[in-house]
Amino acid sequence: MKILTAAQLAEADKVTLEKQDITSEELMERAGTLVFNEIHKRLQGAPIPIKIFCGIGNNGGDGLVVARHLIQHGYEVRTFIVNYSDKRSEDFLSNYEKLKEITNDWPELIKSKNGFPEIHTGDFVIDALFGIGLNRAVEGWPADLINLINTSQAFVLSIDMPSGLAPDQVFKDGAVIKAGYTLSFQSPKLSFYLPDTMEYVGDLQVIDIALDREYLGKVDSNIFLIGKEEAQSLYRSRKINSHKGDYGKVLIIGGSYGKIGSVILASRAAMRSGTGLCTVYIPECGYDALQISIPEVMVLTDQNSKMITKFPSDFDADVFCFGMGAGTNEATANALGEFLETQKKPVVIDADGINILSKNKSLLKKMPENSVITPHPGELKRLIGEWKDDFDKLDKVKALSKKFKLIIVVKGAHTFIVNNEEVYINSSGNPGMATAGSGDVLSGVITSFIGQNYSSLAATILAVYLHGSSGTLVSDQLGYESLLAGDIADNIGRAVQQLFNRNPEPEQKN
Ligand SMILES: NC(=O)C1=CN([C@@H]2O[C@H](COP(=O)(O)OP(=O)(O)OC[C@H]3O[C@@H](n4cnc5c(N)ncnc54)[C@H](OP(=O)(O)O)[C@@H]3O)[C@@H](O)[C@H]2O)[C@H](O)CC1
Ligand SMILES: [K+]
Repeated sequence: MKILTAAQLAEADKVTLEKQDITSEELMERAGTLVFNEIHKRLQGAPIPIKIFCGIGNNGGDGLVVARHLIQHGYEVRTFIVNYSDKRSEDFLSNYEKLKEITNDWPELIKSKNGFPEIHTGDFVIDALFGIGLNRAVEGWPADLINLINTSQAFVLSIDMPSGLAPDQVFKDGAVIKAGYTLSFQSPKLSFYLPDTMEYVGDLQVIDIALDREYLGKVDSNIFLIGKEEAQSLYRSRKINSHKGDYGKVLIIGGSYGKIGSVILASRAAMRSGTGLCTVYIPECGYDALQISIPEVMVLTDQNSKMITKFPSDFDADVFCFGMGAGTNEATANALGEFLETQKKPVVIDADGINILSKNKSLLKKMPENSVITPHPGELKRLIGEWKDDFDKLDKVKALSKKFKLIIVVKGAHTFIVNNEEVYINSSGNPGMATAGSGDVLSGVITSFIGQNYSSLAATILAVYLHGSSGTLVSDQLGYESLLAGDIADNIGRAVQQLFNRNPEPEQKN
């Protein structure tokens, strides 16, 4: 699914009015009615005190439409106009008049802190203060109101955006509504998925308000949300008439004394993801452990017993993966440098492999095109330095991807896959996956798919999605705490099966 910017949504709005020959007030009525329907479906007429806080722009106008429908359906509603500006939008004003026509309980005007109502734990608060028109931090008494709502422990439903959050930028130190549920129009917004802002969104539902299909189809978005449908479209099933040579020969290089488990996990994940032939290259100390833990994998050993000092020079693999548990010893770093001198096929570099790249930035130039690196936040910081905010981080990652033609997997609650200007945001997974070895498994799955002849980008997107949905399949049974990285590897096959069954998607909630 495309993720649109505020500017693209405003354009979609404009095109829709022209093409569908409707007024903006009619579009607002459509959007507000759909929000009302969702609320009504859940509340079923329950006598819950509802407090709707409306701004003076079109987000506030949506709030007024919802208020009108709720009142007409007999709900107990108090509507507040949060008068943070005199510049009321036209559609806000017409809906203000419409609301006054149907009730004697006219909206109450809030102009300062003195006008704040009491908000109780059992209240149902609808936040229609600001939407995608937010262009600066919310400060002063409107910020105090947001803080009052946030501390009230009332349930908060935000219309389109949690107020105070902007779709494509971040305003430092402004107040932001912490929603329990967000009903967002047409497209999810980028800030819903970024580490610093995702916590404001609560559960997310995107409502199709039928903006112009042609515009939505054609609009040039670089940001995509990856869900079941997208993963399905990337997956290629096996031919009946095939043999192990059709499914890739991979070589995974890594490990050091005490960290052989990382290579066991990566190779197990590669095998569980369909690799035909998997060989590992490890320091000699890991030989027995590897052979015993995973007999399907072939083992080559370095001449050094405790670390990698040389890469096998004459091994012909379809794809190489390096880094997990490898340490950052000079000998290991030199071995990687030497290997990259001659390497032409994409490589997957993880963990200490990335730390070696950070310490020896000249190696980045030697990385073959379409190689994949998979940094967690600490590794990313070592690679690109500090960032001001999540948007700045994304710009820096895009620049790095572009400069060295790399696919960069920015791991997090929502993993981002960056390929030049394009950003793919993963929607699967859960907090139980924040566990040792989870990244080793992911590298194994990515390597496996590249070995099976997926493009590096397709392999990475599919691997990240399946890794997440496998994690959710496991935690659904064991809970978050008990999930082990090895379980993620072992359930990749079930995650593939789930791509094609009709059960609801095992996606992450914000
Ligand atoms: N296409 C769609 O998705 C549709 C969206 N709808 C709804 O419309 C809003 C966007 O409405 P808009 O009127 O553009 O903007 P807001 O309601 O978000 O904001 C109102 C005004 O607030 C001012 N502003 C901005 N930031 C601040 C701030 N920090 N403090 C105080 N005031 C602020 C700003 O005006 P200024 O001139 O003062 O800068 C805004 O204009 C969208 O989110 C949907 O809810 C339609 O109803 C359906 C189609
Ligand atoms: K809002």
